[in-house]
Amino acid sequence: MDECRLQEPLFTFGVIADVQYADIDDGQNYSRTRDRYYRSSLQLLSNAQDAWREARVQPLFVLQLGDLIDGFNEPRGASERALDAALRRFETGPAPVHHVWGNHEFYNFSRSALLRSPLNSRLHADSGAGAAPVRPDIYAYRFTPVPGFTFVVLDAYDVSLLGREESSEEYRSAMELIRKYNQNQDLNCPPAFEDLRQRFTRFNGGFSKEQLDWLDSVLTSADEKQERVTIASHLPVHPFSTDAVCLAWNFEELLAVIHSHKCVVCYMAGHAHDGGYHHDKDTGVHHLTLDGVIETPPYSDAFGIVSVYADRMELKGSGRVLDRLFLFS
Ligand SMILES: Nc1ncnc2c1ncn2[C@@H]1O[C@H](COP(=O)(O)OP(=O)(O)O)[C@@H](O)[C@H]1O
Repeated sequence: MDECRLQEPLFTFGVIADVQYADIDDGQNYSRTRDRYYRSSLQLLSNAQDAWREARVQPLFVLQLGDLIDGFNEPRGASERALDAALRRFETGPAPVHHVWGNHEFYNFSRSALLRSPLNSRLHADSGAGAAPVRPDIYAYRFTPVPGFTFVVLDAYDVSLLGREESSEEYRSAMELIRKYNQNQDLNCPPAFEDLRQRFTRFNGGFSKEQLDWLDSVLTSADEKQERVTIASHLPVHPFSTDAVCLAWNFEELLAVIHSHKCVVCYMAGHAHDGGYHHDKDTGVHHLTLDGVIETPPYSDAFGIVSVYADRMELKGSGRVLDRLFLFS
């Protein structure tokens, strides 16, 4: 009996990435190596909701790791309709959703529209003392669902050509950065390097100094309180957890901030639809890249439920998502 009680998680949460819903026929990725199931992705989102609702310990919240609807909606004038359809599926679920923004959010909506939309889940952010927000146009916030456990949503397109006005200083400096590495006329086409510089494409982005400084202060406070921190963003930041072409532009700077603190236990991302995982032995941080729903056939699934304990988190995956154990060091 006591043993059973010991095994009870403190809480659980749901995870899902890259639903990329569009009411269009199936297609393929750019390089035609993977099928994409635009319509049935909505059914897979419903499958996740059903599983979370029926879970023995229902999730306290869901992390939606970005690219909820596909960029193909925009030229069809279907962005709002597709977003409504996807968000309706979340309404049937058991828990509030923390939405991360990916490149496909910016193909459909401007940054200011996103800030006004239901995809802005900052209403679930911590407030009050010690919860100073970052600059209002940067979509980053922290929340503490259970004392001792903090979650941070980061904006991986804060420095980007996506979602920034062409006349803005942010756009100019993002262009200057990408142009140092990518001379292609089509900036979605990665540079010809065979190394990590392949990440300098238009569909990626990075974290501004202001956001990194804010993260540093959040992690300093979490260190002081001996909290466990999980970071969620769209772009992976560890080269061993993804393809080079999917990495955040300034992943090294984000890693340096993480490495200068003790509190981070896990970094979760989407974007690379084949998923990935790396346990950074130097810092103890588990880097998870979640498999994408959009490239998951209708007979399978791609979501998970994470059970949090005092000394670990356990990911129970469904379909393509593997079970994983994230021990805290
Ligand atoms: N190698 C490439 N060359 C040129 N354009 C590309 C290349 N890879 C992707 N793209 C374009 O970049 C955009 C984002 O790519 P996509 O594969 O849809 O991203 P995601 O993996 O986030 O769905 C699309 O418009 C796609 O056509």
